[in-house]
Amino acid sequence: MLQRNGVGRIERSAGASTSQTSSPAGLWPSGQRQRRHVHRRALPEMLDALSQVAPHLPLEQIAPPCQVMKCGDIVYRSTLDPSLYKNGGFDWRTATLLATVLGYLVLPPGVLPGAIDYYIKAPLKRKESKAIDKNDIILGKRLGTGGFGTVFKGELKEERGGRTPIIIKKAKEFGEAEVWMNERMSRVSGSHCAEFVTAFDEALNVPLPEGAGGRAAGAPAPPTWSGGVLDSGAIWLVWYYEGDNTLMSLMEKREFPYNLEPLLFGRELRAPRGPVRELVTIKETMRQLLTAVAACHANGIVHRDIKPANCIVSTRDKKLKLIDLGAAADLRIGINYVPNEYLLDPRYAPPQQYIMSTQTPKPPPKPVAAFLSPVLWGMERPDRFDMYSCGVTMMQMIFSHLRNDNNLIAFNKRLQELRWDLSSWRKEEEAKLASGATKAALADGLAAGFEALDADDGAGWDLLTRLLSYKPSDRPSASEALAHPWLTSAPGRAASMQRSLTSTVEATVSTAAAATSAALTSAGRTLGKAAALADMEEAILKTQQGALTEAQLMEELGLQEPAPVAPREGSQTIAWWQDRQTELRSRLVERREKLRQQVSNAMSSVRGGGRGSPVRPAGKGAAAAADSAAAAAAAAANKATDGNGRLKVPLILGGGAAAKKPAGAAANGAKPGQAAGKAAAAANGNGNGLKRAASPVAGKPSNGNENGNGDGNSKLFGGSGLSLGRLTPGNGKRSPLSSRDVEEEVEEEAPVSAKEKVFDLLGVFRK
Ligand SMILES: Nc1ncnc2c1ncn2[C@@H]1O[C@H](COP(=O)(O)OP(=O)(O)OP(=O)(O)O)[C@@H](O)[C@H]1O
Repeated sequence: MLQRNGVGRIERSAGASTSQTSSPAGLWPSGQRQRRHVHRRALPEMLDALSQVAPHLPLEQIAPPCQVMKCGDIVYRSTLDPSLYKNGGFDWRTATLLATVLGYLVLPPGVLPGAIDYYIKAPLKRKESKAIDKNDIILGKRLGTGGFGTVFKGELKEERGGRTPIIIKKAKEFGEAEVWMNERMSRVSGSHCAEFVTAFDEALNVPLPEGAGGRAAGAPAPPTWSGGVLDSGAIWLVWYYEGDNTLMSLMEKREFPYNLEPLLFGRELRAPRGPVRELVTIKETMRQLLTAVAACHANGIVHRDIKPANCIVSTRDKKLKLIDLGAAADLRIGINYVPNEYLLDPRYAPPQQYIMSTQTPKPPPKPVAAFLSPVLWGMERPDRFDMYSCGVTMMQMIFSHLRNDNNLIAFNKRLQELRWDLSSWRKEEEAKLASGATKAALADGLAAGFEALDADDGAGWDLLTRLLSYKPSDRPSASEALAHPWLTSAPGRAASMQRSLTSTVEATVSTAAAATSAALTSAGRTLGKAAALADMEEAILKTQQGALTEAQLMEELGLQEPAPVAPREGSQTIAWWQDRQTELRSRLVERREKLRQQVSNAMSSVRGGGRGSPVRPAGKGAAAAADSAAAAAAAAANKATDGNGRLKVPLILGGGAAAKKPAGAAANGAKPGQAAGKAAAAANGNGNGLKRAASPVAGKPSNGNENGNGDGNSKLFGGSGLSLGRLTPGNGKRSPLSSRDVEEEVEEEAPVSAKEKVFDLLGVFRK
């Protein structure tokens, strides 16, 4: 059973032990952390259940009796009633029965599509996905730290030398569930969520082969990479970078919704600026949001954290996509349905704060529960949780003052006092407007919002009140909302509108100040006046900068304690995750082995036909490796002078492009000593991409050479780029960093592509 504990925090009651092992499936509450073997056992159990049900199915309707039982030989059969052995095809009763069963199985959350997805699509897709670990990633700037992890921008090292911008989340909590949801949604056509690359455990470490950024055999092991509390035991989730803008960051700007136009439509709209044009963009945004939400629901996933900050406006696909599926619940098999403890965002969560009744009975065995899940979905309508959040998002797009966190909190509080009766709220606000009690800037925004909602015969208001209904069953589903007249009507019908929906800074700041102080008071904080004011100013400032995370906000307003840290042990034993990790590791080892072969071949060809060992055993750290790189480069220069006069550059060095460059220049006057010096500088393997002075003397490591992977040739091949430690001058060791240090250091990073590095070396030979 669930109980709410404080604002937005849900806990399992003491009676429901977290150690229960019979984790239920389907729509019933399941101990998310006790899903051991759930998938491994699902198939046999389902087969068992089907074999029990099969004898009772009216199969005689489907095939003539003589096709399902022995009726003797052909001569004997000819004496029987023809209807017993003649194949008469399907009769209408059979067709109706089959259609009903089939229809039932595809009802949300979709038992049949779920089984197809799980048993067929998922394994196929996983084989296609990239097998990578942290050695393939260069961490960049930290974007933020949420309650459950830290998000970084970064780059994925491609085998052919390129780098792809990515986003990395190091999830401390609920990482496995987020991986599950992202993988599920990546198998749904239409790209409704940020494109997921893969995920792996922090502990997974299959080093790159020597010569491709890996550590030389015998070289000292690099210090254990550690970002301190930031990443201990984390799961790394990787997505392709979709752009800089979330709906929230765009809404916080004055030009909203005009700033959305180029991102959604590829250009600015040509219509004159004004409410009609604004509404066109807002409706399109709402349409795209609802489409993405509908796609999740059609696949049995309830997002549970829909809000503008979790809508990324993709510059890759020019559309709005959902991110942050860490709180989502997969109701086909109950994944992440009832975490022991969870934080919801109270600004966007519906009044009930949970997706289904806590009275939901204990489930029958898994296959039966899965089979019955459409019934429960129909009764409980868990998807309507997200619909309320869509309603709040719509409110923020329409009413500019609600784009401010503090105003939104104040609005929610008032709505709660009015028993979630949006019409009463409107009456109240309109009365204040009429009496002139509302400040001018705020009054403008409110009046513009009501006008926009009243256009189209009040279609906007109708949709909004439905979405924000108290009872889940009164809220429309995502597909019903998409068919609502407000979203299907032509924009011309709203032509009579006069007021703009864009925000004014004055409105935001003045109302934010009022709302913040109200929230502080109501939260019962006993701060001194000055401290409260400072808090308030900081909150407003952060809000204006778009930097206020929900965890900070909650703490700021004293609405709840810092995010609780649930134990990870249980989640780490999820059989699915373990199986996935094992498979990933073996694919990764395979990939690295291939790469090692490639490097080996490339090096032999660079050395001029495989003299001796293709990869020089370095063993002496950066200097030796640098020497090796220099020798290889010198050999490359020699090689460049022969035959067709083209420099053969291995693919992993970006060979495709580099090879096109005439090698004549590279060939003249190459001095191995010079090359070695330059290569040593290039091979300053600090691994974190920081620019540090390196000793120009080959064979003499500079201060920073032991850092990172300790591989002198890492610069040549791209390096591991994964070091976030701080280099202590002189001893080459790293000391743990604070999160701020991490940010500062990674921001300095100036990644150099493999191609550039090759050209660097060529430059040496030109001299
Ligand atoms: N695929 C992506 N492309 C570009 N930016 C992204 C992507 N995924 C996430 N981001 C950025 O990273 C930020 C944090 O991502 P996300 O919301 O998933 O993390 P979080 O830890 O749950 O943060 P919070 O607790 O603040 O919600 C987003 O607000 C967005 O700016």
